[in-house]
Amino acid sequence: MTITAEIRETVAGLRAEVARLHAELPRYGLVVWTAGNVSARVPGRELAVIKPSGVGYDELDAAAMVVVDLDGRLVDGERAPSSDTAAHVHVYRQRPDIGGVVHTHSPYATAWSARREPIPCVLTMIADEFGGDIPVGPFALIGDDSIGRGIVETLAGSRSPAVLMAHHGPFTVGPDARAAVKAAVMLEEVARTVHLARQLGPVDRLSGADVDRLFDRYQNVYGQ
Ligand SMILES: O=C(CO)[C@@H](O)[C@@H](O)COP(=O)(O)O
Repeated sequence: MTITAEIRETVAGLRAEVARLHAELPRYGLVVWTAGNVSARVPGRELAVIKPSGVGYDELDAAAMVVVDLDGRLVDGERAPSSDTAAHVHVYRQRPDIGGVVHTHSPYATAWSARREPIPCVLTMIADEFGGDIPVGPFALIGDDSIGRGIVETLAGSRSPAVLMAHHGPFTVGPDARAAVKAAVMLEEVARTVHLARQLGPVDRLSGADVDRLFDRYQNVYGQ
């Protein structure tokens, strides 16, 4: 598969958007060094735009982004794609509704991942963005689609756009890459706040009915 003239403009726009979104990860303290990655599905195509592996964030401009097919093969670009490409493209193959995937090692969410404990839905912000507890996915080694399978299987039973992959860190998804980055930012915020709350004492979950009402409002009414 190649980048035809018909989609070259679309791909160029996604390269710029994915590059811009990568800058949000260090800006919000979600990654250090070269950790983390963002990808975007190319709408209507079996393609995705993702960061090159192991490249510093100060080098991640639009031209640095690479294009892969949904088997993870490099289609366009100069460097090897992210080492998490297999996970990203597995999600895209299995979930046509998902247009963006993000992986970070944000400290508080990753600490919950190390403990293999779901983040309980004890805050309205968790109900708003995640629709309930933020789930934990299985431990899976990088290198094949096992991380991707863990993400898809764990999210199948949840409204959450985030999954805490055990002993690894968070992956977030969304209808586009910007939504997935937002989920990663909100995840780290609530992971930290619930950790702080638990230092003060026990925390109680919101009722299911309240979570449903909050989630519906935020997803369908909030904002412009
Ligand atoms: O967590 C992992 C692999 O799962 C890190 O290596 C990852 O955050 C960054 O890898 P890439 O630079 O995207 O290849």
